[in-house]
Amino acid sequence: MTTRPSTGRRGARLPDDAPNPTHTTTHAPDRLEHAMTMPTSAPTPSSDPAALRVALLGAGTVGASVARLLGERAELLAARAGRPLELAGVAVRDTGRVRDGVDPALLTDDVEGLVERADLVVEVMGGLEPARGLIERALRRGVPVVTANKQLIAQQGPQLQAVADEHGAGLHYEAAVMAAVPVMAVVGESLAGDEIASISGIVNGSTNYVLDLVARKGVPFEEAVRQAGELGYLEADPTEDLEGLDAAAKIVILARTAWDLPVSMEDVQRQGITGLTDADFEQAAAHGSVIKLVASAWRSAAGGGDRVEVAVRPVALPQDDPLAQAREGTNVLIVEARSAGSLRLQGAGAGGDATASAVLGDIVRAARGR
Ligand SMILES: NC(=O)C1=CN([C@@H]2O[C@H](COP(=O)(O)OP(=O)(O)OC[C@H]3O[C@@H](n4cnc5c(N)ncnc54)[C@H](O)[C@@H]3O)[C@@H](O)[C@H]2O)C=CC1
Ligand SMILES: N[C@@H](CC=O)C(=O)O
Repeated sequence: MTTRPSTGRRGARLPDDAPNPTHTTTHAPDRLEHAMTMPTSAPTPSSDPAALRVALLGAGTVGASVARLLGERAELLAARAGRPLELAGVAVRDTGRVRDGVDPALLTDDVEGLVERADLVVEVMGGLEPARGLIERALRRGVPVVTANKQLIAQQGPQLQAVADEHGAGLHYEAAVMAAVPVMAVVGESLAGDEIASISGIVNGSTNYVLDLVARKGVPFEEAVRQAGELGYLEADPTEDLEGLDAAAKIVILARTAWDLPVSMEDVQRQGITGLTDADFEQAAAHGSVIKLVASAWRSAAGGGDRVEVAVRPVALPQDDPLAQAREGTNVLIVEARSAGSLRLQGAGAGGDATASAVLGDIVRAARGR
């Protein structure tokens, strides 16, 4: 049986800052270089004094959707937030590129200056730095932050939360876990009075897309990865998806929220999908099973202590399992709680507009809290 090619052959293992051909195909408008010279620092637009000035850090798959929807839904958002929301600026690396739905006059590469003049910061640039430093800077000013950055929250969330608490600023990250599916609100707020026993599910859209297309349509693995990139599902570094690091970050955040116990990325027993072979897919099909990348967290008294076990691994599931039926970029989470019983949350786990939905919800939540 053929072993799947290494991650490198898929072009998936890239250094942090390397341009990623798979990923960049998601941003066709980004690639339209314009001859005109853009200002490197955007002028402050004429301001409604009552408006909440929103700084948007990043205008990629998620940022471009957020910018567009902030404009399209301005009236609705103002009514729900209690005051108008004004996009004060959009920080990007290259101000000379035009992005669909983003007013070019708002583009700036002076990201620190933008954070300084904002009433609310939305971080959708990804990566650990400078995102962490910028978020901390805003929080220290008492400015609320909305972020979709699951790696940052998984690795630095408790430290950032401490800064947020110290300065009375909200730190919101519903979009970081399962995009449009409001799992953080359910686990952190709606089930706050219950005892959660376990959490498990499909929390990564791109790997589910790949596994689904390979199994159900016979699409070659590499081609399915390429398509996931085109749909805006992949991280800037796709190894985060394919090696299970993205799912690991999400299950760490969920576990911490559910049990308020220290859980870190190092605690995750992790296996991605790059080691799967054609034989694995054939064998699963022969047994009427479907391979899914499953993330799980459960409370354990092993060793006499009270701890949380976390794992991400490919699992062959029977066809009628609720997780086995998740198609394409769909995510599914099953939460078992003592009084609530078994809850199933399902929906779009990746993509620009789906993630922007959660970001906008957090913006309204943050604005109401100001
Ligand atoms: N794409 C998706 O479906 C989802 C993404 N997320 C998260 O949202 C964040 C953004 O993801 P995407 O929009 O897909 O990424 P992307 O790579 O498409 O966009 C990133 C944007 O940030 C800008 N940027 C990056 N570093 C910068 C810097 N140092 N200074 C100024 N601008 C900078 C880039 O120019 C680009 O506009 C990531 O943390 C990702 O994990 C969360 C849920 C779903
Ligand atoms: N790369 C992520 C995007 C959303 O979090 C995924 O595939 O789920």
